[in-house]
Amino acid sequence: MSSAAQPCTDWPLLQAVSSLADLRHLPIERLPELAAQIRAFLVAKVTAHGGHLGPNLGVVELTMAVHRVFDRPEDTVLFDTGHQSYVHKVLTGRAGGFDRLREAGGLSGYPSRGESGHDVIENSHASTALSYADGLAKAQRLRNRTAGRVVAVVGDGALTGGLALEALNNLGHTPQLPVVVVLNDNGRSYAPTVGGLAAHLTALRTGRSDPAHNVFTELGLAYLGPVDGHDVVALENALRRARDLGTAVVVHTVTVKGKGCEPAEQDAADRLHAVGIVDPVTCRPTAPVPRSWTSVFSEALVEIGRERQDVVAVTAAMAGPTGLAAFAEAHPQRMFDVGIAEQHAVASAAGLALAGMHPVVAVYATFLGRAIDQVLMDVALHRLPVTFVLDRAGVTGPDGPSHHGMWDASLLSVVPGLRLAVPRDTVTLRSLLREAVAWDRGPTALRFPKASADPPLPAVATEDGIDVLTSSGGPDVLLVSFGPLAGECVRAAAMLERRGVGVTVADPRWALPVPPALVELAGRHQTVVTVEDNSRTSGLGAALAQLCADRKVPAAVHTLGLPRRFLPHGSRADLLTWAGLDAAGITRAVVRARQRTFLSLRDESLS
Ligand SMILES: Cc1ncc(C[n+]2csc(CCOP(=O)(O)OP(=O)(O)O)c2C)c(N)n1
Ligand SMILES: CC(=O)[C@@H](O)[C@H](O)COP(=O)(O)O
Ligand SMILES: [Mg+2]
Repeated sequence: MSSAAQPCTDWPLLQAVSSLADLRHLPIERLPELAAQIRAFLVAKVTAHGGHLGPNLGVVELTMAVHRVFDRPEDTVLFDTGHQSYVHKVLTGRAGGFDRLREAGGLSGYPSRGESGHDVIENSHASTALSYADGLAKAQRLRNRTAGRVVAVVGDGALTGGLALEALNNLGHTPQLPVVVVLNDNGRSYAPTVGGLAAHLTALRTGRSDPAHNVFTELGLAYLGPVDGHDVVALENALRRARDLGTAVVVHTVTVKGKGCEPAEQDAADRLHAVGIVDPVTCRPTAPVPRSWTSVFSEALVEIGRERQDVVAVTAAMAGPTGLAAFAEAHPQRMFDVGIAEQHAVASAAGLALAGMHPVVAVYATFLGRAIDQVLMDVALHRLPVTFVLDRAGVTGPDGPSHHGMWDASLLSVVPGLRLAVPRDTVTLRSLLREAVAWDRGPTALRFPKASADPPLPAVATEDGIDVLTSSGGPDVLLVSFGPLAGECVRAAAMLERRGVGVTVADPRWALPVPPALVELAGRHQTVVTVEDNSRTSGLGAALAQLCADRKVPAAVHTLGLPRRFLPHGSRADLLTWAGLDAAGITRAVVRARQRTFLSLRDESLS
């Protein structure tokens, strides 16, 4: 599709193919026509709703071929990460759902078991599919279902994750395990994939290396390829051969990320990996993009890097999305991209810190979960000065359950010696980042959301490091805000003031471990309500309540936060409202909490 062309809104063949049976009955000569219509459809829908564009445009032929050669229920098809499963959704009868792609109650942007029996796994953290495939194939054998094949579609980026390498090591070692690894090699994660394995794939792809002897064959798997991943005939032939082998085999396919959409193919940064709502022809945003927290962090770290030669940055293949690309540009020697390898990123940061550097590891909050053992044992146990910057913390929105960053504070709350900062706005983000990299007695973490940067919220006073954002001066209600929910807390305080309820809003800035001054402040109020976009039962509120109980501080602490369950996709604002974390919800919670405080005080006085 040329950038000058009008977007195509007509896809008759795609509409005629509404099931995998239809796809299989289609003569192979018609597949290029279907592929073109699927691409036009994807461009129209993804640009209108936001989502993963480049990855899906690259796997159109590959997904058609996989579904023509392998058949459910006998065979099982898995998509690693799952961000490239849109074509699979179209071909399994879900094209109609794309009008509500990633909207609350609409089609998920990832495989979803609730949506279709054709979606077997829905974990969109990368590098897991080969392990699932290994287990599924072993179980099939134990149940004497020997005819079925397990097919795992995995990207070259996902293959850099340790988990994928552990699985390959195991797959190659298990005789006659019918697992077909379809390696979708487009040479990129977001940016070009880094590392020795990526270089090896390039050598195989370009014929610089002998395909008969490669890392996969050395590990004991069979290898077919490289195959042009846009040639349906070649693909189907290779997949049939792989199917008939009946052993673990890698089919190395070579694809173009963003294929068929010029702005995506030309996009140097990430081939339009994921877009918001953009123009369907130019793929440029249709409205001004508000300033993000990420961009403020990005600028602040470049400045710090100028002042401090010991500050280094580490990314797990996400320099662009985490804002580290600017640091890489300004201080290339001090920037390390380790691939999609969060565990290695954290342990490598520990090594950097042991040798006198101050590493800043920038990851999405949800992906830090991968490396909690390294945070605990390699960083915290050694009291190493590493700063973790957790982007996309709290409710992320349309990416859904796997991407909400709602456990980071809970997980980090158990790490001895780790301090967690929760900036409420971008001014405090800058100052807390400086404090974090100045701290040399152990690890620090800083979390912020995927959201636009709201205007700064100045403190009216600061008491022992706690910022007071508004205060009635009375002992009635203390609202403890956590990061960017401070604005909603201040609005709730204003609503409550109008009802005659006196409220103080306190922002601890460094939320965990709970500062003693916050416990002391809580003790001066009858009702304390904590407000956090982290799991309600195990974050700041739970820790404060526990401390108050331990120290016999007579405050009644009520915790408001996200329920301990997997939250669906939807807009961040709607999900926060649903969870009662907007001003109206906080106001209601305070009213209820005061009633409970009143009743318990009355019961105490009667007993
Ligand atoms: C554990 C983990 N870390 C980071 C990510 C973010 N992420 C999503 S897709 C992607 C790149 C994937 O590259 P590849 O597997 O080659 O797929 P492609 O997009 O090129 O098709 C990354 C880093 C993730 N999903 N999971
Ligand atoms: C699949 C994945 O993990 C990422 O591509 C993620 O979906 C991107 O999210 P953002 O759009 O918030 O960067
Ligand atoms: Mg790739």
